Parts: sequence; structure tokens; C-alpha cells
Amino acid sequence: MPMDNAVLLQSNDLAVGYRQGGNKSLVLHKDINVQLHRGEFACLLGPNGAGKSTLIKTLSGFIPKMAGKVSVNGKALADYKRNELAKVVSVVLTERLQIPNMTVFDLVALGRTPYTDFFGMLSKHDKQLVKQAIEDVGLKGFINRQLVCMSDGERQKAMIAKALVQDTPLIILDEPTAFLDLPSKIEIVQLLKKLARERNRAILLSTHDLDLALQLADKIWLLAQGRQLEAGVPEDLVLANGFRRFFEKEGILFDNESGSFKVEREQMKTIRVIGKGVEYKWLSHALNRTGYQTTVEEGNYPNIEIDSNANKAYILHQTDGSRHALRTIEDLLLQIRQE
Ligand SMILES: Nc1ncnc2c1ncn2[C@@H]1O[C@H](COP(=O)(O)OP(=O)(O)OP(=O)(O)O)[C@@H](O)[C@H]1O
Repeated sequence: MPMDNAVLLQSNDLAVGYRQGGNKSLVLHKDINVQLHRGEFACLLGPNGAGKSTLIKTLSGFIPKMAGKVSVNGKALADYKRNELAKVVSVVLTERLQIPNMTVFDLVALGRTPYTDFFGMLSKHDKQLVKQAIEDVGLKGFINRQLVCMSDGERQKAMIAKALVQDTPLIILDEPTAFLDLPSKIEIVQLLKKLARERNRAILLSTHDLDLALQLADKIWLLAQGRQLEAGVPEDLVLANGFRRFFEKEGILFDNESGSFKVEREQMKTIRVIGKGVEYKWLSHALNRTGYQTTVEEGNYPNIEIDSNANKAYILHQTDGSRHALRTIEDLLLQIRQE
């Protein structure tokens, strides 16, 4: 069966910002025209203060737009009744929830509110969904734990579980991975991506995890102060120098080849490295990090030979003809510095 890739979220000439009393207002971005389709996993990236939270809150109806239009599932956001909207979009914001005595189960169960009766009674099916979502975010043993007795990362996972049980076609999350350790970040982002692909949901999340976004996002939305939002598949954005234009600062360069940031530093000396494989990669990394430029070309500079046969020995040949065999990269760096 072909997947439905209808537009679930759309903005037309949207302006976002804040009203500041009287007739004064602060418009952060205007003329935002973006679309998010069913089955799409999109990451909103941008430097601090770019306006990511402001855009997320505006798109999900938490703060009023300054101009333009936001449509969810073909209907203007403003035309939705509260309960009706809660069946279409679930939102996870960064505000910390600290309700005394509330357990993980209680919090996640709130996600079923749009589907329960007047008294908020959970059916057997609702309870099953709540338990499943708690398991899915890796909080199985925490079901009866009070939120106030949990770490920021655990609480964040509970908030994501609440969004999952809300069972909406559109999920919007503001920095859901902010407090998570790296394995949990990957786990949660993979879970969300799977949800988008297998259950045909549209998911938008803001994040500072550029690496994860480059690896997993179907679309990236780039936002920076004073720049028009740019959206596209990650590879197109890299090739169009998008990350350079949006993120580079003095001394910090985005390397289009590796898709990562590099610290610009003065290179002191050239060293020739002879070898291959993972040792070659990490030796070059160590030399670049400590200010050496590496080359494979012959020339009048020190040579380092990686001897993989001799249990990863590094043989340093200095220009004066001296030779040193070193066991670790640390020893090698010390030796080079002594010369
Ligand atoms: N309630 C508010 N009233 C006025 N200005 C605000 C308000 N909230 C945020 N701002 C300003 O709007 C700008 C964008 O803030 P926002 O929180 O949207 O950025 P962000 O991209 O999410 O940043 P970060 O990555 O640091 O979380 C900032 O300059 C901020 O100071």
C-alpha cells in the first residue's frame, strides 16, 4: 500500500516573535514557508538564540504568531478546538514539570486525556498503551517513580512517552535530547525516526545534535538570527554550504567533507604519516589536534611509520636520521615535542 505523505504541518508567510506591550513587538523571523509531511522526520537546527523554541512554540500554538498562517492537517491552527488539536499534535517543550506526588505512570497517562471520558478514566487499552510507551523510552523500572525523584534525562524520557501515547499524526519536540547521555540520545532519536517511518507520523524536533541530525533526519531546517529559514535534505544543505553559513564562527570551521566542526589553529610543522586503517586515522587526528599538519608526500620532514605488525608500534624517523619506536600515541607526541 503506498504511504500517505500528505502535508501535516505548513506555514505560509509566518512571522514569529513576541509582543512587548503597547504596540511594540519583537519580530524574530518572518516569511517562513515550510512544510512537514507524513512519514517525515525533521530536525530544526540553529545556534543559541536563533529562535528555534519560538518557532516550535508558534507552530504548536503555545504562543501567538505575529503574522501569516499555520495549518495543521489542512486546517488553520487557530480554528482547532483544544481537545480536537490534542488528537492531531502532541508537543514536548523544555519546561520542567515538577508536580509533587506525580508518578511516571500518572504523567504519561495524561497523554490519553483527549481519548478518555469526562472523569478521565483509563481503559485497559489506555493503560496498556501507557505501559508500552514507558517501556519504549527505556523507563520500564520507573513506572511508579515520582517525577521529583528522577534525573532531568529520565523526566525528559517520561515527557516523550506522554507524547507517544497521545497517538497523534504530528509530534513536535523542543530539544528532547538536551539532558540525555549519548546512548539515550541515539535511542530516543531512533525511536522517533522509526515512529515517523513505520507509523507514518510527521515529527519535528529542535536539537543541537548536529551529528545525529545529519545521520538520521529526512529534512533539516536551519535557522539563525537575521537569516531566512532554509530547509532541505541534509546532504543538499551541506553541499550548498548551509552549515557553514549558519554555524561558522571565527576559529570554528565546518568541514563539508566530514560533516563536522573543526577548530582552526595555526599549523606548526608538517609530518609525513605512512600507514593505513584506523591507526592512521587516529594518529592523524592526534597530530592535527596538537598543531601538526600531516601529509603522505615525501619531503624534508619527520616521518612516522605505523607498524601494525609490531602490535601498533609507531616508528618516528627524524630529519637528523634518528629513529624511535613508540608504543602509544601519547609517547609519540611526547617524543616529537622533545625534538
Ligand atoms: N518571552 C520572550 N520575550 C521576548 N524575547 C524572548 C522571549 N523568549 C525568548 N526571547 C528571545 O528570542 C530570541 C530567540 O529565543 P529562542 O529561545 O527561541 O532561541 P533558541 O534558538 O531556542 O535558543 P537556544 O538554542 O539557546 O535554546 C532570543 O534572543 C531570546 O532572548
